[in-house]
Amino acid sequence: MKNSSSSEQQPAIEVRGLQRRYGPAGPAGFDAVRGIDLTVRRGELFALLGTNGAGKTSTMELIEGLAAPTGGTVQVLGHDPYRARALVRPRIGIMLQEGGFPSELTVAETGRTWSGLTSGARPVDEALDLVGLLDRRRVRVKQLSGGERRRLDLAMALLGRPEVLFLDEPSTGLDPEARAAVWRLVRELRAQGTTVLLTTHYLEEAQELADRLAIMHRGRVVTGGTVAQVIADRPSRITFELPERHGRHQDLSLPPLDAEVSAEGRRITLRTPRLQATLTELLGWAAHHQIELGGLDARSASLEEAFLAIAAEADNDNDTDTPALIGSAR
Ligand SMILES: Nc1ncnc2c1ncn2[C@@H]1O[C@H](COP(=O)(O)OP(=O)(O)OP(=O)(O)O)[C@@H](O)[C@H]1O
Repeated sequence: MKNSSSSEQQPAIEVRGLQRRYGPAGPAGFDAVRGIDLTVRRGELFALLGTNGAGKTSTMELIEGLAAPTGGTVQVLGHDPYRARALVRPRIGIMLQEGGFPSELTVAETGRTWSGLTSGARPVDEALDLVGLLDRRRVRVKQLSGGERRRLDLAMALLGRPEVLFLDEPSTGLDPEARAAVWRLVRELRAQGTTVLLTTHYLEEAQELADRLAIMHRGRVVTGGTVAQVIADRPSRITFELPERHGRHQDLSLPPLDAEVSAEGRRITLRTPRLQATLTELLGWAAHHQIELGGLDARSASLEEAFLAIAAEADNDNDTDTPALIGSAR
């Protein structure tokens, strides 16, 4: 009898001490991935984020089995994706950043060609329908818009009904409507049990979709966890503009607030761990002095703010060689 429980408990992706070096040893080479650990559970949507050149694509390629690591190990569905490619490849789907399909082929011909290279478990028309390209099946690839090509890349990654789907910046070049459609589809696939590893530059995309995420910077994972965990210790932000100092607004010093206050001209920014309490005090003060706070905006920390702060902190720590500067994605 097949022991399904042990394979279900096994993570979909397990990465330990992963390293990737381009070029020779020594100063002429470059360490793009510097010993990272990641665990992606079955059925989870995991987002790999990072600053430009952080090493996301280099990491994805190692996990996809497209290259051999310089050091460390990768397991996908319990196998080494590079050495045991024949076992792993039929069970995964890869949406590359540039699919590079022949431009003279039609959409349907591309699907048929690609289908022959995968397990072909999903009919071509079904895959095209999932990404909204069915009515473009007779159009040549070269005539597709950039966004339609991206969706074709995604359709091709879905042909084998993959257990693990790799999406490298899936919504780059898509208009907001197409992006929303891709998000819906990714959520549906996840709901059906597909494990998804996603890289993206859109932090909103990660915030919308990811169960967990890791942020990479200069070849290392600098923090990770659920979106809530990553933004947990980040302050909320209140911004507003004070009125000109004249008439009854002569004395405009703010009351003592549990916040870090910064001012740029009349524009004030408060960073506070207690959004509601600080906002209440601020509004009470404004009402008491009959002050109109221009362009008032109050918001909880977002992934974007956390990301920017984490990248800046990691840069400040640049000279040290600590493998995990803030936390771990495990
Ligand atoms: N073939 C290569 N030879 C040498 N260096 C490379 C090679 N490919 C990538 N790099 C370098 O490795 C680093 C990581 O690149 P990678 O493409 O993995 O980062 P990324 O996080 O995907 O970046 P981006 O978000 O900008 O696409 C970069 O500094 C890049 O210049």
